[in-house]
Amino acid sequence: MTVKNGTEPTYEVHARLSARLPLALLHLTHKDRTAAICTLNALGISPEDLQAYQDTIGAVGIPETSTSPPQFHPGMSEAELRVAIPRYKAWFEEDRKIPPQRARYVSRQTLLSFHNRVRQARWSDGLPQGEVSTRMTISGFPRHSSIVPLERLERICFSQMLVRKVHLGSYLLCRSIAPSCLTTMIDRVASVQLLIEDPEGNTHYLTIYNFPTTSHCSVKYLDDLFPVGTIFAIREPTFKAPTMGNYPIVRVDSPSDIILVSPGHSVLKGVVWRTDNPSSKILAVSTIDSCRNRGNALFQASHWLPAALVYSRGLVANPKATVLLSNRAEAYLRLGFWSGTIADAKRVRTSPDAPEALRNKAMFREAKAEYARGNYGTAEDLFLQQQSVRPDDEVVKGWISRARKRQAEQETGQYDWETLFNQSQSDHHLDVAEFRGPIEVQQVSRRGGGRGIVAVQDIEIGQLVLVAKPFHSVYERDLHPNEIMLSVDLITSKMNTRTQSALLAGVMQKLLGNPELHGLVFDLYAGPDSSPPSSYPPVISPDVTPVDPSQASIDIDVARLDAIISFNGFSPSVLEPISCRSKTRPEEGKPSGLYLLPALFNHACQSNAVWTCVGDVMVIRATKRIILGEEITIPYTSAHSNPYEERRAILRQFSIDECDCHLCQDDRKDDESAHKMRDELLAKRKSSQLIDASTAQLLSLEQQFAATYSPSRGPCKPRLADIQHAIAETLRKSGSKASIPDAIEYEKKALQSLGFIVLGKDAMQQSEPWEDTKLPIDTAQIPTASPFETPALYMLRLAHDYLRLSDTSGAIGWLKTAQWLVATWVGGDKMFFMRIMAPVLEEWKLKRLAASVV
Ligand SMILES: C[S@@+](CC[C@H](N)C(=O)[O-])C[C@H]1O[C@@H](n2cnc3c(N)ncnc32)[C@H](O)[C@@H]1O
Repeated sequence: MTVKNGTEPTYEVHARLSARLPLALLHLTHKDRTAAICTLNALGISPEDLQAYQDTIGAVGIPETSTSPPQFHPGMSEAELRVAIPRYKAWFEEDRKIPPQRARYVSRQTLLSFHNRVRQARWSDGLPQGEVSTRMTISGFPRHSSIVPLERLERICFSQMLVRKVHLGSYLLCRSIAPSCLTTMIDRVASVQLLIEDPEGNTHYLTIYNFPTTSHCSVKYLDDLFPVGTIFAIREPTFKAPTMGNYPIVRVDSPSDIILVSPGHSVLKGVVWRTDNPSSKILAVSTIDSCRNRGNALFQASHWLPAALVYSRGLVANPKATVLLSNRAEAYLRLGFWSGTIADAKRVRTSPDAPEALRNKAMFREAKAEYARGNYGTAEDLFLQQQSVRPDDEVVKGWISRARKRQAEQETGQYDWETLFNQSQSDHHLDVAEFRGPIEVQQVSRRGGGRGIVAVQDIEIGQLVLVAKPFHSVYERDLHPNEIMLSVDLITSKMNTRTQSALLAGVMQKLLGNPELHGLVFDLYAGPDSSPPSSYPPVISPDVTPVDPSQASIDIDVARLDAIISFNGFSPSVLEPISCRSKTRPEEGKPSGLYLLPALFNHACQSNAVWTCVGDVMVIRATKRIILGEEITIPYTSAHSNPYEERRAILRQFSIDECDCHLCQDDRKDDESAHKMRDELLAKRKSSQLIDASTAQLLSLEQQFAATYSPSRGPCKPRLADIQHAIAETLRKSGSKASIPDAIEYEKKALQSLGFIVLGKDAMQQSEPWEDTKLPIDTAQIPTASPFETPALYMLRLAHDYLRLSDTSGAIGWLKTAQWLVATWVGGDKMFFMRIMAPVLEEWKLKRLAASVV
């Protein structure tokens, strides 16, 4: 056997050779050339033959990457990341310059045995006990997602494909030949790994990212989702060089690029598969009974998407099978595919052929999906129709009552914050309606994206501007405890938390099941490199779109969605009972969420509105009187915890070059050396450790610190507040009553440094006995340099001081001020205040007084 130099090898040749060379190639894969040659000799193939073969195919043994990319690992410091990310970007750019080339040839048997070894050794029963899995992704780099319908693409086979190429205008028809893996040792990625063959019998890896329901799923689940023999059509496939390990992969980033092909699909017309794959034949069975039984078994195992796929397969063959439609509606309900549920359930409910019981079942499913979509009126009507059939059913009554409560919330903006807060402590995902105050999205100048939120009526301080639920949110407790997910975001140059990494896939899943919402997400700002649409929200059709789980009805541009999440994502830290010692939450444990309308608010450090999250519900309130036509802003970051330069760096990640709020204008009055000096003064002590210093040390620090501020700036100096609060605390520690007045003075100074206007003695005396309208601070505006927890603590500390001096009216005044602050910033009544401040009120013995007066 000789393959002549210079002849263009075809995959046919590879296939023929591969039948005789598996062992040799296996040795080669393991870099054991001697063993390979021995095997070849035994087959009568000379080393020269092999060399000629290698030369002509131009791939075996030639590395497909320039160099390995820089690696990232958990717990990398900011400094390490600052070095590694530009290196990765440089590697990425270099790697992109390497021209496309023919794929390294690896035989089917080699790949199969490798794949099976990996799967069996580590993944057959999920993660071994006690083992932590590390998954790694890079986000924020250009990735192709197809927008061309399958019918307009030409079929392509591996023999025509090149590594490092996006095959525009083509689709790859392939089928799986082995059970799948979630991750493999060769490429530690957050993806599904499948071995696939094309009709010519050539085999490669397929790696699927972001496929709905696969994030954190078990391998057993994958077996049900992608059973061996599953046929895929992959639109405009990207064939990628391996960045780790040996084998090139077909990489799919967007789930809308994958079509799961049912028997009878037009793409299978005239296709002859070279190999026999008995599993495909089993999957081709699609009678109503077989699909119902199989689907129900999967449903029982909570494998809802696999169940929906099986019901769908039955529906392709039997489009009028209402039992399959009804069951699929329930599977969709569990998946959060509300549009899919409504479309299917409606068809059953209006089908004259369906038995009455089935029609009623479907109507109940439809009602629940309408409720989940926030259409509470429609849901109530449907629940009422259910009630006419089942008048004594308590479950139906419960749903009617919930639908009515939601409508009341939607219309009035009245919520039971205390109950919601209590519920949120055990489950972040709350059942409430959204509320929209007098606001509108309008064009605003000098803002990236060009849009912002504007008041369409005067809004009073503390007035509710918006109550919004997340489009999707992820909390630590939603994720697998033994999984570390690393995601390096090349847009923000930051390591994303694992909740941020999971958010992208979650948003995609919701879009796939609710396709008509596509514009609401994709019309959000996607950064300076993409042009935004002029208005928001886009007009959304009130009609739902039927959902086919095997083929998305929308195109999901992953790179754009990545950018949208980077520029619009929130970390909706959940409100918890506040304790005396403030805790700083580590980045890693923070939740992540995409909120639609809240994403249209622009930033100001000193803003006229603020946001808080009760559970996953975002509440936005005015912090001053906002007049009609005024833009409403919220802080993206805290000025108290982030000094000017750090704030600038954070804002630059949102491509905000310079914030034009009063606080930033003031900060710009201090020259760079002043900012540096403050950093140096605080370098030795973190804010939380200030309390350990002596009063004398702190007084000297305060003096030096105060001297760094320009005399022309306003009184708001957030970093000074910590020092002044610490002085007050050391004075209190002396235990002597005589030092309390000084402690009070410093605590008030701390409040002033946060931007509050503390009224002078005269005003305070005048206002006795304390009335709501006469609080010891100016209530025209709440400074937003720090979250409300810090000033609320300072205020209650003052109440405690006054109590120690037996000045009850002073104590009541500051108690009421703290309550006013909480009610204005977050909302809620006295009971809500007592609940979230309970640990502080308890420790500082203010509970009884608070109960009697606030
Ligand atoms: C969450 S979006 C806000 C809505 C956005 N303006 C739009 O048109 O969709 C965040 C982006 O708005 C822009 N932005 C927000 N606050 C800004 C500010 N104070 N100055 C300039 N641009 C701002 C930045 O481009 C930022 O990346």
